[in-house]
Amino acid sequence: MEQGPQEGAPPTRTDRETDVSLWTPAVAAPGVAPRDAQHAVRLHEVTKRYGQGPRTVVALDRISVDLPAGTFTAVMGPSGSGKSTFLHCAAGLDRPTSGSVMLGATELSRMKEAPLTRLRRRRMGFVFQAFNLVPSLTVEQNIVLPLRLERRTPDQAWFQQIVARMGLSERLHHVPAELSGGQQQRVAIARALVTRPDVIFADEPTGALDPATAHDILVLLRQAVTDMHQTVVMVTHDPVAAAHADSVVFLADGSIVSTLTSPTADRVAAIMTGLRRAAA
Ligand SMILES: Nc1ncnc2c1ncn2[C@@H]1O[C@H](COP(=O)(O)OP(=O)(O)OP(=O)(O)O)[C@@H](O)[C@H]1O
Repeated sequence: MEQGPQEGAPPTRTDRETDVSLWTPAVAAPGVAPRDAQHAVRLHEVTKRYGQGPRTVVALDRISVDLPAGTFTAVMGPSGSGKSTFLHCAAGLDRPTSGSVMLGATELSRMKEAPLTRLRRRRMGFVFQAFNLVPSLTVEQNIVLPLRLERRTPDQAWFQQIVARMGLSERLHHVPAELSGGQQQRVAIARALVTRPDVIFADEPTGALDPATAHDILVLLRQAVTDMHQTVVMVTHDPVAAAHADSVVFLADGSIVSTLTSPTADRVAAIMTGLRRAAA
C-alpha cells in the first residue's frame, strides 16, 4: 500500500515509491533490477565534500543511482540538500570527492578537463533558469552553437524538427532580447537538443517563468522524452513541475531518502512537507 510521509519524520521509501526496475542497483535490492537496464547516467557511491577539517560540508553522501535512458527524472529536496551538487557532479561540471559517475559507458570522474568539456558539448545538453543564451547571436545561431563550437554541421532535418517542435520557426532571425522568457527557454531547449545528447540536465528551467509559460516548457521537455527519446534530469523546487517527470528522486542532507514513480504534484508536495519538517 502506498504510504505518505509520517508527520514530523522524513518519508521512508516504500515498495510503491521505489520502482526497482528504475533505480538500480544500490538503491534497489541487489539482484532485483534487470542487469541490462540501459542507463544514461550512473552515479555509484558518489561523495562530495567541501572544505576540510571541522568545517567540512558533506554535500553528497555516497549517492548511488541510475538514471535510465529515455526517461524524465526530477530531483527535489529542501534547500541545501545537495540538488545542485548532484546535478553538477552528474554532468561532470564538478568532480566528486569519491565515487564514480558514468555517462553511458564513459567514466567522467577521472577525465581530464579538456576531453570532459568536449564530451559535455557533444553528449550533454543544459537548460538553466536564466536561459543563458548569447545575446548577440540570433535564435538560429544560439541553437546551433554547440555544433559550431565543435566545427560540426547541423543535421538540417533534425534542426527543422526541433525548431518546429519549439515553435521557433518564425523567430530564427531574432535575438534573445526580442523574445519573451518562455520563447528564450524554448531556444535553450532547442540548443540542448541539437546535438541529440545522451542526457539533458535542466536546473530550475521554469524558475523564472509564470505558471502558464512554465507548463508549456514542461510539456516540451516531456515531449522531448516521450516523442524524441531523449533523457532529461531536472532539478526543481516545484511539485507541479516534478509531476511532469517519470520519477522523482528526493534528497535530504546529501542522501537519497525517497524516490517516487508516476508522481503527482500532491504526492510530491506531501513528501517535501515531510522532508522540510524533518529538516526544521
Ligand atoms: N562551493 C561550496 N563550498 C562550500 N559548501 C558548499 C559549496 N557548494 C555547496 N555547498 C554546500 O553543500 C550543501 C549542498 O548545497 P547545494 O547547493 O547542492 O544544495 P541545493 O539542494 O541545491 O540547495 P538550494 O535548493 O538552496 O539551491 C549545502 O550545505 C551548501 O552550503
